[in-house]
This record gives sequence, C-alpha cells and structure tokens, in this order.
Amino acid sequence: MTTETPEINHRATLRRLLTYVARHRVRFIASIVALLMTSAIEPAIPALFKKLLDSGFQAADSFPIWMVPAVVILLFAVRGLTTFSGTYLMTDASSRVIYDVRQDLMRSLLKVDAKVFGWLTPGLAVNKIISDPQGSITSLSANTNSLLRSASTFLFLLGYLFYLNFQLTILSMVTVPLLIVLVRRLHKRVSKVGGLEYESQQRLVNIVDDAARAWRIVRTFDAAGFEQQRFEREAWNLRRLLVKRTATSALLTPATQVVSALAVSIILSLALWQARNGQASVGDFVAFLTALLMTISPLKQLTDVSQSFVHSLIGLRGAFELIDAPEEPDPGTRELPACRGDIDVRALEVRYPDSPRAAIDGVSMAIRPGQTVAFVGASGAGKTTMVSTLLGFVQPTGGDILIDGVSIQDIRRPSLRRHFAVVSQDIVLFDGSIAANVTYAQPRDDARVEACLRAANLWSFVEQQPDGMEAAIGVNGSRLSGGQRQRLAIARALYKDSAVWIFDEATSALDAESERVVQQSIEQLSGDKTIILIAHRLSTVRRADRIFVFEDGRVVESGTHAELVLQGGRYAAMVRSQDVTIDVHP
Ligand SMILES: Nc1ncnc2c1ncn2[C@@H]1O[C@H](COP(=O)(O)OP(=O)(O)OP(=O)(O)O)[C@@H](O)[C@H]1O
Repeated sequence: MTTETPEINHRATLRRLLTYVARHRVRFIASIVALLMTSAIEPAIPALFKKLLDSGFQAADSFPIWMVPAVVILLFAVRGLTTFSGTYLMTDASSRVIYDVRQDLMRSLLKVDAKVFGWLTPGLAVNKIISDPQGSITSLSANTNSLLRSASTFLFLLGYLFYLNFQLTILSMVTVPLLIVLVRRLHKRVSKVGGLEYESQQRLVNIVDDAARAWRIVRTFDAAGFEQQRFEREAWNLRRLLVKRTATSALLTPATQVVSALAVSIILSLALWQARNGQASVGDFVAFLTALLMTISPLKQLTDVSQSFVHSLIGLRGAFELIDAPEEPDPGTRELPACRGDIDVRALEVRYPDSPRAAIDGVSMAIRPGQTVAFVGASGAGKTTMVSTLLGFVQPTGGDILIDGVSIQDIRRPSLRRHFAVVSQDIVLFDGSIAANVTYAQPRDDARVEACLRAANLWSFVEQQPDGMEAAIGVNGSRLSGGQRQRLAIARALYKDSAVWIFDEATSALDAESERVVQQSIEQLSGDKTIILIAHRLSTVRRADRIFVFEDGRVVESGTHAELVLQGGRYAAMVRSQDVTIDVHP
C-alpha cells in the first residue's frame, strides 16, 4: 500500500503520534515524573539496609529502633503511591490519546471519498478504528515506561563508568558504531516483516468479515470447508510472519551481546594491562568491570523495547492511513436552505474512470416541482448513475444539473443531499428499533413515525410486535423479510420529508397488491414533492407524469405511459414483453 521506506514511515508515524501526545502533555509529564520517582526510591531500599547493617547493631549511639518500621513503611508507602499514580496517570493519558485518535478515525470514516470503500471493508474499518489504536498505543505507553527506566539506568551506569575510568569508557565505545549498524539493519528487517504481517492480518480480517456477512451464502453453497481453508491459509501465513518477525527481533539480543562481548574483552585486556603496569588497583578493575557488565542488561531491554515500538508503530500507521484517506471532494460553496424540487438536467455526461463508454451520454431533462417522473430501461442503462450524479456522489464529466436554478457543483454536498430522500436498491438498515430506523438521525415524532409506517404498509406488522415500533430489527434488519425491509426503508425516506423523493427499485420485493397500496399512500403523502421512480416493473411507473426511457446512457424516449404506448417504440415493446395492460387511461 505504501512505497516509502519503513524508517521514514516510522518517524512520520511517531511525529504524528506526538501531536496527539502533546495535547495531554501535562498528564504524560506527571506520569513520567511519578515513574521516575519510583525508580529513584529503588536505591533507597539497599541504602537503608546498608545503614541498618553498618550502624543498626551498635547499641549505643545508634538511631531509635522505632525508626526502622517507620522508615520502611514510609518508603514502601511512597513507592506504592508513586507506582500507582504513575500507572494511573499513564493509562489516563494514553487512553485520552486512544480516544482522540479514534475520534479522528471515525470523523474520517464518515467523510472519506467513496473510492476508499473499494478497499475498506466493514471488518477493516472496525480493526482500524477499534483494535489498532488501542493495541498500539497501550503497548507504546507500556514500553515508554520500560524505555525510561532502562535508558536512565544505562545513562547512570555510563556516568559512573566515566567517573571510574574516562579513557577505558571512551575505548569501550569503539563498538558502538557497529552496534548501531546492527540494530538498524535488524530494525529494517523487523519493519519489513512487520508490515507484511500487518497486511496479512488485514486479509484475515476480510476473510472473517466475508464469512460473517455472507454466512447465508456460505452455507447455501456448502462452502464452509472452502472458507475454512481460505482462513487457514492466511492464518498460517500470519503465524509464519509472526515467527519470522519475532525471530528477527530475538536475533538482536545475541547479536548485541556478541558485539558487547567484543567490547568487554578489549577493555578487559586493556584494564588488565593497566593493572599490571600499576596504573589501576584490583578494586578499580573490579568496579569498572562490574559496572560495564551491568550496562548489558538495560541495553538489552532497550533493544527489546525498540522492537516492540516498531511493531506498535506499524499498527498505528495502519490507523493513520484511514485518517489520511482523501475526503470526499466538495467543490460547492453555496447553501441551499430551501428547495422546491425543480431539476434541470443539461447535456449531462458521466464517464466512470477506466470505463470505455459514458454511463450517461448527453442526457437532458426537466423535472418540475411536484411532478412524478420515472426512469426505465434495461439493466446498466444508466438510471442509478443519474441518481448518484444528482446526489453528488458521482461527478459529471460534461453538462450540468441545476436544482432550483443552481448548479449542483456550486451547492455544498450536505446542503444538496438534505433535499433528497432515497430508497436505494440495496437496502441498508441500522441495528436498533423500527422507530429508530424510521427517524434515523432526526428528531422523533411518534405520530409521524406511525403515519410513515402506515404509508409504507408496515403498520399492521408493527402492531403484531409485542414491542410495537420499539421492536428490534436485528443487524441490517435480519429479523425482517425482504419486503418488510424495503417498506421500512420507504418509511424512513418518507419521514425525512425532503423536497425530492427517489425510489430506486424500492418496491421490487413487494407483491403487486402491497406495491399498489404503498404507491397510493406515497401519492397521498407526497403533496408538492418531486418524485423520481426507477423500476423494471412497468406497472409501477404507469401513473408517472413523465417516463424517461434509458438506453446505453441516453434517453431514447420520453412521455406519459399513454403517449409512449401509442408511440409504439421501445417502451411499448417493454410493456408488451411484461404483459402490462396496454391501458392508455391509467
Ligand atoms: N462505480 C462504477 N464504476 C464503474 N462503472 C460503473 C460504476 N457504477 C456503474 N457503472 C457502469 O455504469 C453503467 C450504468 O450503470 P447504472 O448502475 O447506472 O445502471 P442502471 O440502469 O441503474 O442498472 P440497473 O437497472 O441494473 O440498476 C453500467 O455499465 C455500469 O457497469
């Protein structure tokens, strides 16, 4: 997905993360101070024992015995307090960062360009918004804690080494460049494998997403074995990459130790040489060597933590990828506070990218407020594209559409879409009650909800529910029949009370009688609204004021049902093939 080198990416990701961290810097600094205080108290414990051993056993001029429990308890109480506050403050601060990142991710999801949904499956979106920030930031904050401890211990020991023997310490650093090269190389490899691991995990998420979403199809096709195999293959690949990454990380420890051993052996020889020449005492030698060996442990911890850091940053980069995804373009600047529903389509041309032919090819039409018009034509003729263009989801490549005399290019997208209520071919419902689905994102008015449900011919169903309109409909309306789902979507559109209602194959799942009832109710409710109907079943569109017949992106005929039937062209042929009564008086 990305061609940048992993290193540059990590820096960018870290910088990005720091902008979030900076917002809560006071909390972070407080937590770090508390954690450092915990580390600082640590040496007080052996110091206390030293004091106890050195002077505690001399009866005479020693400190009073009651001081021992008092100091011990105080020390542990303070350490307990600083440990607790450090952990609490760090969790509080990092959870705020997770919250902020998630807010930005959700904001981005709600605004991204439609193209993003070409790769962003629901499962991936959940992963990027829920799991990635939590996993990465929690691990980063935990690692920051050990990083601070190891780094401070290491620096402290280094200072001590300089104090003991300046020249030898400088010499012990001869292997540092080698160590840096080694760590960098291994980091690069961990980054690369970690990136592949992240991608594999995304593929695995998509497989699970498919299996959960299309569970009915999977079972109808008896494809459980097929899906299991698909899953197993990717899960195995992920396991393999995990081992590879961990093994690369694990290589780092022996590698750094071998390089450190090189340094230690050089220094050991030199120190021995110094000692033999009377330049250092045995005590100096032992102290230096002990301190030198003690640096290996924090150094190892530092390299371990850095591996974990890299892994977390890869997860975080995945989340930032969504935040950085391009927003849906909105060239409009004008608001359209009120709308009469007057639509003028002028020589409209729409060509999808990489498509050999135009989906809409020079269409012009006028739809006056309060009119009901219908788009008919073969599958793929361009009807839905007309609607998508009207709503600004697809950009015209030629011509224009005017709403109440204003080009849709000039109107801000949200302002434009506010005036449309659409029931599309693929019904999408929300997990919640019937009422919540009807009133979606709008203030609730129970009387209106009932009126819309009645108009959609769903009220008798609602009345049969023990919970009435509060009845839960399941994920995407899984507890409803296809027709009930369509009727609920119709009720939602009616409730929106926009200037233009669009029904794209909205009643295709209803039986003829039910469809007739719904249509009549819509007509009664519609008042002065402009209605656009798209239907393959021509009985649905007979009563329209004007019917536009689409073919290969063009309008090839238009008129009323009667006019078109009399014309004896394509519409008439379609009517004949569907066996619709050729009644010129609807
Ligand atoms: N997102 C897209 N990218 C590329 N081509 C597309 C896209 N959407 C539609 N098309 C193409 O545009 C043409 C018109 O499609 P459209 O969905 O508007 O047809 P339709 O008349 O609504 O068909 P149906 O009755 O089957 O819904 C088709 O050839 C289709 O393949």
